[in-house]
Amino acid sequence: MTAIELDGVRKEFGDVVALNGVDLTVEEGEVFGFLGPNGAGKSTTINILLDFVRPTAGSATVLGHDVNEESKAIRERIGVLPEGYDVYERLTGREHVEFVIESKNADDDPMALLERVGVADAADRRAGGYSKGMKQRLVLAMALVDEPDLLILDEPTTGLDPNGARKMRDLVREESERGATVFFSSHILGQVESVCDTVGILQDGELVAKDSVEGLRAAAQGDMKLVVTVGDTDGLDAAVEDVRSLPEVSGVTMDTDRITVNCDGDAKMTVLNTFEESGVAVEDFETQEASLEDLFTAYTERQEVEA
Ligand SMILES: Nc1ncnc2c1ncn2[C@@H]1O[C@H](COP(=O)(O)OP(=O)(O)OP(=O)(O)O)[C@@H](O)[C@H]1O
Repeated sequence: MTAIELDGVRKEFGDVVALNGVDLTVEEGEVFGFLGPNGAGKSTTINILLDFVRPTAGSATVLGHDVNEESKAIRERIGVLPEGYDVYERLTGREHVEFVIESKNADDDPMALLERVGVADAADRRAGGYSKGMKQRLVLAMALVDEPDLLILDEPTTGLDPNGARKMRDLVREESERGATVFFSSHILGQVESVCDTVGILQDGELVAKDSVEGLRAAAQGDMKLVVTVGDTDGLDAAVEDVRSLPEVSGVTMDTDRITVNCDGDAKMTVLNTFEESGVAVEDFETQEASLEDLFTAYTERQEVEA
């Protein structure tokens, strides 16, 4: 059974097309990183999975259940850290977790869950007085109740300190080892690549890439970063435009006399020759392996250019 399946999902908000026909499959047991810049449609996708938002067209299932028809059955088996979560000001952290345990008819130890997310010390304080990061940890503890088959986490590391972000990654790993599927969104690649099996990149409501982290790394290695230092900067703008228009080049950034060119692994000479032919002398150059961050930028910029 697939954990998540989106089939031609489209969502319009008035004139805004938030999702433009997204097809996506997440297998059971996978840790799936759902990446995209602000406004790409990540939260809209998650809200559709949770039946907070209905798609304009297309369909979606979670754990084999239709999201519109069987949302109750889905809720019983998933744990969620939504985008705009709220806590009950007057209830303590422990009471929040106890409430979920009761409503799910589960037998978890509330303190053990609060311990796991790092807010056990504040278990008996009212959650209204918790800091933002503490509230987030509390909502995560609530999501972990009853060992859900699927965890859906919307930007789980936003608002956490480095220690909290590391704890979050450990938790994702632990939940995955127990057999849960984890689907989480982020706009920070570095936080995703260390824990994910598969990464999907969403851009302007479209899934522009889906691959294993190894697959994306391999693709990133095919992509190279060439840092060129030029002698004098006369005519540099025109030369940079010539380089930018090469089909092998996916992006160019300039920092006075140093130009960084993202290009195919075998396009080094073409790029250097283009500078020379445009009348700009190359003084020095070095190549760097592209990181996943570069690859993400290349994917999303490519989309912008094509649009
Ligand atoms: N309720 C709504 N009404 C109108 N437009 C909306 C609504 N929800 C989302 N949108 C629009 O849909 C697009 C996708 O938004 P969404 O929140 O899904 O992006 P996101 O990838 O989660 O972004 P972020 O990383 O900033 O949270 C944006 O253009 C947003 O303005």
